[in-house]
Amino acid sequence: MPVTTSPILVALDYHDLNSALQFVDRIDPSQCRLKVGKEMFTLFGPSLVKTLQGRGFDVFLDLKFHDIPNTTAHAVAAAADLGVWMVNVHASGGARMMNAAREALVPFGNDAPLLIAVTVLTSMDEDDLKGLGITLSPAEQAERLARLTRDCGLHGVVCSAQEAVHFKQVIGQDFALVTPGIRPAGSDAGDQRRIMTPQQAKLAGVDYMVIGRPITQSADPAATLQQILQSLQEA
Ligand SMILES: O=C(O)c1cc(=O)[nH]c(=O)n1[C@@H]1O[C@H](COP(=O)(O)O)[C@@H](O)[C@H]1O
Repeated sequence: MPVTTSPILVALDYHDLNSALQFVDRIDPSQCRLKVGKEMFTLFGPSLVKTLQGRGFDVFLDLKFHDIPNTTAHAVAAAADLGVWMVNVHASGGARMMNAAREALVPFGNDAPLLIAVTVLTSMDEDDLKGLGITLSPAEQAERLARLTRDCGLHGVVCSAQEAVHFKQVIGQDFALVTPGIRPAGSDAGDQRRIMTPQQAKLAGVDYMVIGRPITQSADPAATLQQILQSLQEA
């Protein structure tokens, strides 16, 4: 059973284990879940996930699998064996890959993680897509991939918060939207381009907000989390 209903997923982007764990010790599993990505998983592996789970946190294993269907299915099953709460693949791996990933989770029943797909990375623009031979705009390509993801029976997608209102309308209210690029009012945008506040994201229909540096680099992460949760109550 999930330990929290908080919509906040804190991106645990550290290259140093002690710094990561010092941060984790300052926040509460009732306030957020933790996203472990490629850097930390490559450095510290499944034992990091187990450590975080041992401290009471739900973990989103953000490894964005993209491979042939058989390999992707086995990787997703391995994530489920680890007991993670959410795992993801790249929607551009195609329908057969996503169907294989979904089927790999069937044996886990109610203990299976949520399975979501990445559409178009928020770092990609029209020129990047053109370089791949894709003439659609990033928003059009993201919608195409989100529809494909829904048709494959996955739980939702990672997308830009700017796409949330439209996706909820055309793809379905129950289709989960996970969005990075969230910045509490007054915090530094850093390298994120198209940002939204947590309140705006909630009103747009976002289900899970990925927030990294505004929380991990806060002088008082628990207070920052509390302020964000409070702002969501008021939205
Ligand atoms: O999949 C992601 O998590 C992701 C996808 C995307 O399109 N854009 C994006 O910023 N992210 C991640 O979201 C997190 C955002 O962190 P902050 O910019 O520090 O809030 C980082 O871990 C990014 O790698």
